[in-house]
Parts: sequence; C-alpha cells; structure tokens
Amino acid sequence: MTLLQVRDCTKQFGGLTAVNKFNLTISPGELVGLIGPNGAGKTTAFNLLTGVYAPTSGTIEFHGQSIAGRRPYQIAQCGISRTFQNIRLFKSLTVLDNVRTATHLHYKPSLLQTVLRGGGFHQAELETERKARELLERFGLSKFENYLAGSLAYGEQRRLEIARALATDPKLLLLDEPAAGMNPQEKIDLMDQINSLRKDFQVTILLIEHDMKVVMGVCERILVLDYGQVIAEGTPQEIRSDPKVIEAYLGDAGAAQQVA
Ligand SMILES: Nc1ncnc2c1ncn2[C@@H]1O[C@H](COP(=O)(O)OP(=O)(O)OP(=O)(O)O)[C@@H](O)[C@H]1O
Repeated sequence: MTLLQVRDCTKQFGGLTAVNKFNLTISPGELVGLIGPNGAGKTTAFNLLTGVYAPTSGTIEFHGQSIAGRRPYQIAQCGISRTFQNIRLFKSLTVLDNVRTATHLHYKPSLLQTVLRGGGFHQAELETERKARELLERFGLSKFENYLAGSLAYGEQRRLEIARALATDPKLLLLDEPAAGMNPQEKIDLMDQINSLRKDFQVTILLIEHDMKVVMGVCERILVLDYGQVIAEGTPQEIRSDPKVIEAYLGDAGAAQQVA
C-alpha cells in the first residue's frame, strides 16, 4: 500500500527550476529522510506537499487522492502536517494554546452548538484540552503550559512545534530540520523521540535534516536532492558510499565529511 505518491513533480520560479521531476513513494509507517546541499530544493518539495505551492507540472497523491494544488488547510485536513525550518509558533500565545488551536482542525461545532455552548460544546473543549495536555506531557513540556511560547528555549520551541503538528492527528508528518539549533544532547533525545513517536502515534515521517548523524541515525531510507533532482536513494549505508552524493556535497566540506 502506498501513502504518498509523487510523480515527476516540477516547480519553477520564473526561469529557476527549484524542483525538477521529483519522484517519491512512501508506504505507511516509513521514516524517510530528504537531504541535499543548500538550495537543492528540499523545502520547496515540502511546500509542494503541503500546498504552499502548486506544482508547475506533475502529480501528488495522498491515500490515492490527488492533492496537488490544494490549499494548505485542505491538505492538513487530509492528514499531512509539518514543522518549519524557521520555527513558526504563535509566540504570544501560551504553550498550551499553541497545541490546543491545532487540535481544533477536525472539530467543527455547529453554529447552534457554538451559540448555545451546551454540553456537546463543553465536552469537545474539554477533549481538545485533554489531548493538548497529553501531547505536552509526551514532549516534556507540561511544566511550561502557561508560559508564552516565545519565552521557551530554542530546543523546547522545536519540540513544541512537533507536538503542535501531531495535534492534528496526521498520517504523514513532515519535519523540516528538526535538529537545527539543538545541542548534542538535545539531538540524541530528538532521535529517540522521533523513533518512539512514529510507533506511538502510528505516523509516517519524512524529514529534512542537515545533521547527517541524525539523518543516518533515524532514517531507513534516504533521498538526496541536488539542483532540484533526486540523485540518489537508498539506505543510510548506500547513501554514505554513493560517489554522486559525496560529489554533491564537495562544496560543503563539513557536510561531506559527515556523509563519508
Ligand atoms: N519563492 C521562491 N521564489 C524564487 N525562488 C525560490 C523560492 N523558493 C525557493 N527558491 C529557490 O529555489 C531553490 C531551492 O530552494 P529551497 O529553499 O527549496 O532549497 P533547500 O534545499 O531547502 O535549501 P536549504 O537547505 O538552504 O534550506 C533555491 O535556489 C531558492 O533560491
């Protein structure tokens, strides 16, 4: 069974082809990494999958349904959720409210329920609050629930973004550089969390990450983008020894060392 099927997806910005005939197939439960040098087209690929951009050409199917060109909220309702490279929390809302607002995605009270604020309305509100608290607990953020999100340390904000993304009950979770800005211990903890949340939430994960230790440590399969094209795909072992990958990273000495 296929969860996500991307075929020959291309995105052009004027004369620049950011993503070029991108193909990707993901089965339920997989943990897949998307890597590549700066400007390779990784974030654009995420933006195509989440409706920020419509592809110039190509198809994207999720659960067998075409989602290419749908609005971001429609895609979120289908079951794809994401975090961002530059954290995008509601910084002046509390930690709890950041997660609570996301849990509302699938909850649509009728006008009458909202106006009357009867038993059903309160029950649903209690339920979203319970679920939000459970997620905060899961990510070690309970003690901060009444803090403003913007006051959290960087690594905590990254964890809160993941908790918020999970609040929409996604089938596919896209993580854009989850380890960015984290210290070595936070990165180790993050790897454990990614592994266990996949099992506990039965969520399929596609992640972009520059930290090769993290990518190689958690992903079963990795795709490498360079100039918008997939130049390699395989297990961490295969990717590490692929000459095309090493060559693509040659301009980035630090990353090349990590890959090899
Ligand atoms: N909205 C846009 N308009 C014009 N060009 C864009 C736009 N978004 C991305 N690009 C260009 O598309 C190319 C791919 O960018 P993208 O951000 O997808 O790469 P990336 O692999 O995510 O890079 P990084 O690792 O640095 O985040 C780059 O040349 C970038 O400048």
